[in-house]
Amino acid sequence: MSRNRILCSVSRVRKMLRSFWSSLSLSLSHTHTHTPSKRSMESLELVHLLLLHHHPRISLSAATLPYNNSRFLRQPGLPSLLKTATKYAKLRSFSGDTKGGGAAASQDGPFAFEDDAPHHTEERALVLAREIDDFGYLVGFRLIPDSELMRVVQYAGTVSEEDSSGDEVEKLGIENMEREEAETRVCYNIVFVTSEAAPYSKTGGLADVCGSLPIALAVRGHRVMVISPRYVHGPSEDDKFSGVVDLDCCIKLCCFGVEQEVGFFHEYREGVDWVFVDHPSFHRPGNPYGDKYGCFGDNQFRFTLLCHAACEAPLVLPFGGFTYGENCLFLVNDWHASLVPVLLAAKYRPHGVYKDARSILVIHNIAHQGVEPAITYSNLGLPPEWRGALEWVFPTWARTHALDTGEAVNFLKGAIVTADRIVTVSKGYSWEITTSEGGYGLHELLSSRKSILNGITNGIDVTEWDPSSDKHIACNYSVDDLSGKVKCKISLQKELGLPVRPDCPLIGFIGRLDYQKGIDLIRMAIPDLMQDDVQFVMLGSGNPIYEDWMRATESAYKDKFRGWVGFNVPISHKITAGCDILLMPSTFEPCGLNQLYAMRYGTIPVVHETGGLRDTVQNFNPYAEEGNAEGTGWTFSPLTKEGMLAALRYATQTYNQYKSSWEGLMKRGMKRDYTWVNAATQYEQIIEWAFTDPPYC
Ligand SMILES: Nc1ncnc2c1ncn2[C@@H]1O[C@H](COP(=O)(O)OP(=O)(O)O[C@H]2O[C@H](CO)[C@@H](O)[C@H](O)[C@H]2O)[C@@H](O)[C@H]1O
Repeated sequence: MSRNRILCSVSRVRKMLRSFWSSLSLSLSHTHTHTPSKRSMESLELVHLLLLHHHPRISLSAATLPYNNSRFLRQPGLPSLLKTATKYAKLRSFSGDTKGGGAAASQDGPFAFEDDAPHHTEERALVLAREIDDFGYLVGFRLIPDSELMRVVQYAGTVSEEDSSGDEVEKLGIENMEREEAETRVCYNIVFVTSEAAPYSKTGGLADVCGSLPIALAVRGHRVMVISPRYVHGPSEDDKFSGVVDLDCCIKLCCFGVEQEVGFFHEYREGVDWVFVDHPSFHRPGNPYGDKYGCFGDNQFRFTLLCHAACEAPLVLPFGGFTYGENCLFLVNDWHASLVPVLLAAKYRPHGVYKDARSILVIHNIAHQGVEPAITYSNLGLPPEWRGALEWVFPTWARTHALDTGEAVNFLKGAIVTADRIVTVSKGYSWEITTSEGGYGLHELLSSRKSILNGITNGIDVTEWDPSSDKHIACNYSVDDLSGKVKCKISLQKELGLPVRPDCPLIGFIGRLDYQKGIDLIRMAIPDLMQDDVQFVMLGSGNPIYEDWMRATESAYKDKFRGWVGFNVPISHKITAGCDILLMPSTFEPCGLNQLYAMRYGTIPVVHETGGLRDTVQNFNPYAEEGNAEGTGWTFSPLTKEGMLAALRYATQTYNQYKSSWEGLMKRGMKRDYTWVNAATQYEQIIEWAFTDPPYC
């Protein structure tokens, strides 16, 4: 089927807008009475185009439009999609406006279009879709900037040309689009709420995901904000926030018995609004959750603040002149952000705010739920009648003394109850958390919400983790030329002070030193493993008992074992590139990122068959059909010392004796697609489903 193609030039838009602008208010009053004229609708279309032009990824909704009180625009069903037309608009962009800028007033209306402004650059944009409300009226466009055009083109399919008039008309290189039907999709205003986001703050995989999934969604045309605390830990850490600016916007939040004042900082980077909540409780040495003395005692307070501030941000922060507005999608990550869906339902919707917003809870790790004594409920700034949503009673065996009633508040439980959809970071884990073994007490509740529970396997940042361009490693290499890998190994052995032995299998481990990561199993297996001709390097920080064990083991096996205690990103890249094998004996693993990084670097994962590890590592089979080996690593189950040692020995034997099989394993892993594109598409589907159902209330 062919598509209409409408080409607009900025001059044409300007001319039309000038002539229509004065009549626009009149036209809008027509829209109040549901009888917009064709002419007024054209005006609206143009205004929308210009809005989109001003901030190419702006997602238009009732709340982002200047006339957002119009009854016309508040009809239920917004945003409703759109059949439609794929259009090309050739517009100018304000390239100097890196922060989204502010709309400058001019006689053209609230937008300035000055041809002679030196910072103007030409930019084409693809209008993907038209948004039509329940009455069939056009209420918006979705537009993808030219920089993303080819990606969209691949996705979208065909556009044919009907209108090729106009001097600014340019043919885009889209010959292969001629035959297929264009696909359209809605773009949303998405607000990520998270306790950490790389590169600003990171203790683990949550930061990796919240540092790259938002960018992947922005690339696909959504307007995306990530909101997290502005941690001030010390001078070197604070460098990470050097690009952010104070928005000079302070708001007051009611929780913990008094009014709390928070500020906001902001950076617009890679198409995403990175927003940081500022409060003195985020300014202290340590990491986001604690310091050398353990977890901070006021974490409930700190993350309650984050959630309250996150709910206000889309309403009060005008990026590019426009707030995200009420009609947005909150993507709340783990317990730290779990109060957001509860606040939407309990605090805002009863007052008519966020009626059309939705929330999705993303569970990265169900072992951490934000549980505090029941008495703290009154601090959370929630109405008393919502206590049940967070109420949690520990089983008898988990109570500390005879008079302990086990009553508590559980943030994660609150989100599981009130979120519109729930996502976990792999399919396998979405099933595991509905079992008594994997649900950490929440399995029954999660089972009851199975119909809104999905698993989406994480992608990785393939720019940061790319062996052909990685700046942290001694020598770059790729699937076509693996020769650099052994140089990385030699360099790592030298740096660690291990005997330089390129032929000796080098096993690595990277991760938080936590029960989850299977450190106990490694501790049990080390005396046996150290009998073999292998070297072993561990990088991690966390439980001081495990840290001390690593130091002691290094002293005991000076020629074979190195334990690097600490959190060090360059070393993690060097280990990923320099090792032959990456060991991940996790007791449970919602997704796991290190095995993905390892495979991309031709380092073979040996993993416990659980959660995301089971989903992402295919067990090696040298005798697969027609003599073609398959698999990308070794998986073992059950989680026993013997099982793990057997898998490691299969791996080292293959490394030593079957070089071509080893190379096959490396290449299969390196060739896999690890980008976020696939996951982002699946998130879009879940978002669409969230908006299809009515919101929780
Ligand atoms: N000492 C150290 N020095 C430098 N870097 C270090 C480090 N220790 C860990 N890292 C880095 O932190 C990240 C850890 O990722 P994981 O997926 O293993 O994490 P985690 O269990 O924290 O995350 C949870 O969330 C993620 C994301 O959804 C899930 O993949 C995972 O299963 C779930 O437990 C990796 O980027 C790793 O390189």
